[in-house]
Amino acid sequence: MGRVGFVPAATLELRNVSKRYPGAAEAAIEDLSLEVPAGEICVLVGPSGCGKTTAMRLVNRMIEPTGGDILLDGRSILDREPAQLRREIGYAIQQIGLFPHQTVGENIATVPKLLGWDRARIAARVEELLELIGLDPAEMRDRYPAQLSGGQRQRVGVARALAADPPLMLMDEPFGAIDPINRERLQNEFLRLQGEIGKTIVFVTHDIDEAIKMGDRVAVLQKGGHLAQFATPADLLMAPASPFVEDFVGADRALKRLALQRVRDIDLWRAPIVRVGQPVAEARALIEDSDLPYPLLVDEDGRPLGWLRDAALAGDTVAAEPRSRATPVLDMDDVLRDALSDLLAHETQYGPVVDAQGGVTGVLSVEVISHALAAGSPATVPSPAELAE
Ligand SMILES: Nc1ncnc2c1ncn2[C@@H]1O[C@H](COP(=O)(O)OP(=O)(O)OP(=O)(O)O)[C@@H](O)[C@H]1O
Repeated sequence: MGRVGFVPAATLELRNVSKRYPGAAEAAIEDLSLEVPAGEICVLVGPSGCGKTTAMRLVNRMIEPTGGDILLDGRSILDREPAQLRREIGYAIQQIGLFPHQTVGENIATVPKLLGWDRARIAARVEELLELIGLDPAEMRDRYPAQLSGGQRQRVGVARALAADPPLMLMDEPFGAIDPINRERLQNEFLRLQGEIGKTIVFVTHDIDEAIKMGDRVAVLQKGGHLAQFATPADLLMAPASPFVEDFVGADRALKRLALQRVRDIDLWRAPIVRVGQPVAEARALIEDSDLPYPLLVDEDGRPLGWLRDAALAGDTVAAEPRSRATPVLDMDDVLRDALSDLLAHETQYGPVVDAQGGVTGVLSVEVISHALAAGSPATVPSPAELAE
């Protein structure tokens, strides 16, 4: 798309990295190795004090490692001039620290200015980024940070980090200070944005749910910066590598996996789909051939009208009544967790699933979901970017 993201994403590799702060009894990071492929989001997650922020600050040389090496696109960052390196690495933090006496536009322009871009190029870039993060440039460009909501400030912080199109982004609890509802919105927006810009991103959080949602891969850190597990969210939930990880991901890890799969990713039941006036013999043959004994009445466009009772099949042709409502109607794009809570809220075992046009494509049942849970392999679990579509 456009000019945004024209700089290719970089690979990042931490090789046996250690950091001991001067005078500290124990290392903050000990022998940490991990590789982040270009264009992926790697989440660092773990309890307070496990070294997440330290690891991140090592990458842009705000602090120096006491051992090991860090490679950006295969090249050691230790050979790089720190100020210049930092201009290639976007950095977004909690309570973003926008400059209060500069406008939104000036804040976003910080790094391009340092890079000596001309005014026209900077202005175009600011406009482009404001649009990208969903803020109206005309309305927002000249406001000051105090005139924005917390969520808007956070978006501007992300835009500032993206301004010079860095091949690597570091994000330290970027949504940490935002209330849960706006946080979820920002997460979804950010995943959509990442679908367009495909940056390599290191994302720090202490929230395992955020890690599972945002990460292509998740590094679970333990005190002292020990890597307890480095895996995809699905692997982490399915096969925690140690009691520490198991405890950290939580006892509800099976349920959490339901947030990683969409209805369209699993095999649905086939329902006997019938229309008014159809010969009953045909309807009965359909019932024989389906996973469910109850005929689902649909309108001429295939939209669900309700489950037919036996008496509706008493004549030669299918009657519209009696029937019960086919609620809830589930969407192919629902994640399984939401679909399950819909079924439970309606006190029913199954519900029709419709596509974007509203036509029935199958039936989702609690049983189908429980099969998906038992069988779900990591290969069938989509990436966060796909989930955000
Ligand atoms: N400047 C410093 N000097 C000395 N020790 C430090 C310094 N910064 C961090 N530490 C120590 O290093 C360890 C790791 O800290 P770090 O901030 O990286 O953890 P974190 O996982 O980001 O924690 P949190 O989730 O609480 O932000 C902690 O024990 C901390 O006390």
